[in-house]
Amino acid sequence: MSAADAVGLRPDALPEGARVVLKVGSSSLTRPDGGLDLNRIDIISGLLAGMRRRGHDVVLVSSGAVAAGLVPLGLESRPGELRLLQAAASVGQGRLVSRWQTALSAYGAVTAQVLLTAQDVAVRSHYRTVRATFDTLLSMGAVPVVNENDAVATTEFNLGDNDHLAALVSHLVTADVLILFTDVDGMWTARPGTPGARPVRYVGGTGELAGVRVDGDAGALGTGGMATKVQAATIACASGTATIIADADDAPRLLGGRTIPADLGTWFAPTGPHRSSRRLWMAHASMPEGRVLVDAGAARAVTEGKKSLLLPGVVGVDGDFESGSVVEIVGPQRVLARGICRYAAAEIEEVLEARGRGAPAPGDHVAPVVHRDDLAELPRTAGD
Ligand SMILES: Nc1ncnc2c1ncn2[C@@H]1O[C@H](COP(=O)(O)OP(=O)(O)O)[C@@H](O)[C@H]1O
Ligand SMILES: N[C@@H](CCC(=O)OP(=O)(O)O)C(=O)O
Repeated sequence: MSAADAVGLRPDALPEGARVVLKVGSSSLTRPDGGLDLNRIDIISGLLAGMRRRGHDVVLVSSGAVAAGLVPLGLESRPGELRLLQAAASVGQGRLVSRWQTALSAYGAVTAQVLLTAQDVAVRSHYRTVRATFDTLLSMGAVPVVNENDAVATTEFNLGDNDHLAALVSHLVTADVLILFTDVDGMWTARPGTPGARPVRYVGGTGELAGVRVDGDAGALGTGGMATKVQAATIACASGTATIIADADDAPRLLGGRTIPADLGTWFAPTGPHRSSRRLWMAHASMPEGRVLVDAGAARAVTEGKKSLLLPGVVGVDGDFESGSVVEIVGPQRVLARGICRYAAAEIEEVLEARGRGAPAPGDHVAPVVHRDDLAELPRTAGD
């Protein structure tokens, strides 16, 4: 059975009381003349308020800051230069959140603006603080409206794109469902319009993505195209968050009632259980400070055997990190995991050098390089 044919496996409703993160892309929030689409903001606000009344916690990740800043600054199209993007985002973010606030409050919901930087999700102490902020806001009934803090991002954009941000926010709040709204009816077997392309309605695991051609070309205002959405879905699903990619035009049919029609969007089933936030942080949000290269046997021990990584399986090291740093564990074929390395890079290099000379390893090296408790496996991606 192909992914496209497995419609019967789709749940026909959101789980009772599910915590939902909903992301809306720039392409869905902007009118052809460049202004913000107030009608869309109003419709989605009404739906969010309705979901809250039905017992769902909801978090909104809203793109559109850059798009909303173009017209006021007299820019004709999305600029390439970082400083202009930041200027546009600074002007646009205020307008964007003010529109959400007006619309949400008309439906009785309180808006909470949350702007995140890469550090907020990559540095563990920040991560915990942000998680506590979300928990408090949700417990008090507010609707967090999240975006990257583009004005102070040092590259375009530090967190990559808002699809990735939405997957990270799903981790932060332990969401049950992530909904990515865009300008196309879910993931297709190839870019819509390609001869023979058809929508995929259900994906049960990344293996089912093999025949699908997603590309990273976005529209005039978006970033990342379908590729970043599928990556975000893969990350979210691996940690227990089901993901739906759907057309924002279909939002009322998708979220307005208690059931979800089978002919809308693409449903990605979770591929793993909700994982501890420490592991999620290591896997997707931390910034690795180096790489530990391992042979095929160690790769199998870590992935299939669920074992700690031991020194005999290590064949190389990249970067100059201290013990206690987050590193990537790289096998012969792919990046397998991230974890906290109990050795400094220099210590591992010394051991490898001694091994190369046939000499006994200097010092006492019985401790695992990365203990299983400090290791987070990474999901395979479609290309692996
Ligand atoms: N296999 C595919 N299925 C669906 N859309 C695809 C596929 N490959 C590429 N795309 C393109 O991805 C676009 C959505 O990405 P993007 O413009 O970044 O949206 P957003 O601003 O909502 O994040 C679609 O308009 C579509 O043209
Ligand atoms: N933070 C940026 C959005 C970046 C982004 O990923 O945009 P999109 O592809 O439209 O979700 C903004 O608000 O303009």
